Amino acid sequence: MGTSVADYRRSIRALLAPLAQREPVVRPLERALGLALARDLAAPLSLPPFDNSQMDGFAVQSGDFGARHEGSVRQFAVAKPIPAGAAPVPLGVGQAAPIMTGAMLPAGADAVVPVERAQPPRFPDATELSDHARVVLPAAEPGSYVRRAGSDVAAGDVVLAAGARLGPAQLGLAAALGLTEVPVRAPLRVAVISTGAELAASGQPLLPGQIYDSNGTLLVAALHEAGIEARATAVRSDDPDALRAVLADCAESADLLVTTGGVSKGAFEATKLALADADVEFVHLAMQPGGPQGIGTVAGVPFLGFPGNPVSCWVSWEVLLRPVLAELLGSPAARPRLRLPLADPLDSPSGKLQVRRARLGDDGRVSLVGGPGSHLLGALAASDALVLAPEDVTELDAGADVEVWLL
Ligand SMILES: Nc1nc2c(c(=O)[nH]1)N[C@H]1C(S)=C(S)[C@@H](COP(=O)(O)OP(=O)(O)OC[C@H]3O[C@@H](n4cnc5c(N)ncnc54)[C@H](O)[C@@H]3O)O[C@H]1N2
Ligand code: MOO
Repeated sequence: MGTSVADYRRSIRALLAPLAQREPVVRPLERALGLALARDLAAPLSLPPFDNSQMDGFAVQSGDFGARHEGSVRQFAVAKPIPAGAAPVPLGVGQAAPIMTGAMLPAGADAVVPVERAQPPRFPDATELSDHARVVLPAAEPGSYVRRAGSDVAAGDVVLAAGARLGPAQLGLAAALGLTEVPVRAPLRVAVISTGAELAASGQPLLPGQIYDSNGTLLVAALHEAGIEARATAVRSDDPDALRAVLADCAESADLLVTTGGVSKGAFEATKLALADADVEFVHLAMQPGGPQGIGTVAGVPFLGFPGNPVSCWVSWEVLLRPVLAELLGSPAARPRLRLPLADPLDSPSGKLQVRRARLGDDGRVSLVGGPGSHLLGALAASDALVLAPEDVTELDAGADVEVWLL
């Protein structure tokens, strides 16, 4: 029935294992999105760095209220306002300082009363301030509406472990800690090479029998989204010499070569012909789509030959390559996997892992989008999940639980 998906992933892992040994590089935060942190990151400072107000209000010393009881209030002399970004002067006894959200709490204050609870419920203007303004405030508990220094992150704590994927939240945290660059595992550089005599020149009208190249755009976008550097090249012929020349050229600057097309049983399989004497094996996987595959090295560079059908090459990335990179390099992240009930019945070929395109419904069920055909790019574009029916499953009823990967 062909090579199992689990065995093939092991082969890809062995092929790509040396890539995990590359030296880390230092990247500015704005160029680190999607990459994996090379070392544990310890916080050089605490967050928040200082006690600050959670509300626009009045900073007070809660002890100034004396014994607190339900509904107790007290009048305060209004001190100099404290905007965010200012270093405040200490608060005197019986004073309340207008304080803005995020502003540093003055020494002597331990609580904030939101301005809308004050009487009057507004900040005094400049004239009132210079005229010894007063305000009546309800009693506050110590610490109320105060964000304590270090209550989010304590200086010295490891906030991100080596291998963590740097998404928006992780990069935002690094910026909050004052970092401008981070050590990351060197991003992969992948050359994506579409092959086939049917590929029309880009931007030109289709001639009879031609199609536009979707695979280059599809795979390069998928790789970019995953934090991988990728470039598309097209060999618009079935000429093995032309493909060999492009592969040799790409091998000089890529960590991984990925072709699409030319790996099945046709009379003009350029990829198979071009690599007949190379260290590349062509196999058939027990997976649909994504059955025919090539794996090996070209000019010493790891090579994967994905099938030409658009959904087949994209599924090869999602189900074969992406999980291996997630495990080996920490980036990209593996897709979240869960089990959900099917909205529709499903047929699956015996002995093959079937990968169907699907959408999550508001009712928590998953609906198949389009059929199993590997040319159905419109259905792929309308999907937000994959349904995986294992090798031993041939039919499932609506309502049956299936493995779902969220895209
Ligand atoms: N006799 C057999 N025929 C086929 C078998 C088989 O086992 N026996 N396997 C089928 C399966 S499954 C797949 S998948 C395809 C894989 O074929 P190739 O990898 O050799 O790809 P091509 O024949 O070059 O193309 C297949 C299909 O995809 C279209 N294509 C190719 N490149 C692009 C591109 N860059 N952008 C958009 N579309 C592309 C191409 O026009 C074909 O329609 O083989 C089956 N056949
Ligand atoms: O296995 Mo092929 O990849 O279905 O269309």
